[in-house]
Amino acid sequence: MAAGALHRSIRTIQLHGGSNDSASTKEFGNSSLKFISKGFTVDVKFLSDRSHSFSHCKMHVIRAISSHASVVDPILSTSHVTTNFNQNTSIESSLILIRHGESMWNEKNLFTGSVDVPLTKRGIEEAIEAGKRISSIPVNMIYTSALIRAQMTAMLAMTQHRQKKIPIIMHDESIQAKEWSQIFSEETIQQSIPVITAWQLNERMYGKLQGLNKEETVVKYGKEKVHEWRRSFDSPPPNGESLEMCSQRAVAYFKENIEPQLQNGRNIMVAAHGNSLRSIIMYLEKLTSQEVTNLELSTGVPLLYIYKHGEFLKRGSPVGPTEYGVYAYTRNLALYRQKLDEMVQ
Ligand SMILES: O=C(O)[C@@H](CO)OP(=O)(O)O
Repeated sequence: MAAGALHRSIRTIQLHGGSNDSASTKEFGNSSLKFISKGFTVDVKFLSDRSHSFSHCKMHVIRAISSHASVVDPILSTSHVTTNFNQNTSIESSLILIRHGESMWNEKNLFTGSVDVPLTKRGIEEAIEAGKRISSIPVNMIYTSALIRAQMTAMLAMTQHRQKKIPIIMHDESIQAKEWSQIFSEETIQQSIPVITAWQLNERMYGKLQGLNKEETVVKYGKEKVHEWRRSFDSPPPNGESLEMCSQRAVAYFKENIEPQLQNGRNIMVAAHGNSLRSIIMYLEKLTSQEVTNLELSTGVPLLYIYKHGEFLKRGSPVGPTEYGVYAYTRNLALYRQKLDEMVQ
């Protein structure tokens, strides 16, 4: 569609922030579209005029913004696109937490911690089942730990998602890695979901217990001592991390990197580990150090929270027999699922 036609079908665009700090407004429509990337926050409003497809408008606006913004990370800039169909001014975002599926050392009942082991066949099946449970919940960005069992779980789960978007691990370990992994098609970018890997989300480091059999460790040190190492908040295993030490990196990372995305309306999935997620859930649900001792997470079972007005609301039990029974859908989530249903028809 010609750019001129685009302008007729869109009412307002606010470009502010970013390196140039320039603000420019053009005539745009009234369905809302929000871009945030590299310091640019762009509020784009489209006419309800359906003669121009929404995605075409979006693509032209992305191109217009990309040319305007000196450095725009293509996937992140589009993954920030949140369409607020129902014009609801209060932002509501969904947060999915999922512990990795069964790993090969879970199967052998070995302490794993920071050792990087893959999923078992059963763990793969768990990840796929988890994907079915969350298949109608929006995901704009994915965060995983740096360990393969969490990354496999996220990727396998997303094979079941009805968005049909493709998760792509963002490589920024060097300038070359970032340059060599660039994508040069707007359409392909639109069909991608950025996956950010962070060591801060890794499982707690289990020190001298890593590789030991859990039952043998109980025989050697006693049931009480091992339970204290495994589930207490402030007792570290020998040369390892306590849950408190783990939370100092995992929760800090969550607050600094993930919560701002939720505040901007982006829907997030976090695939991580039993203890790194226990520390994050302790923060989300304001658990005491006593309460978190009783918190256990099953492998490969997704949890759903809704982020709204700065609060995290737990939505339903993940052990429900069906997808509908698993999560108490909010109005926005039900609308989102309805749009997916309509797209299929
Ligand atoms: O061994 C580990 O890394 C963890 C999670 O599998 O074990 P635990 O559940 O005992 O904390």
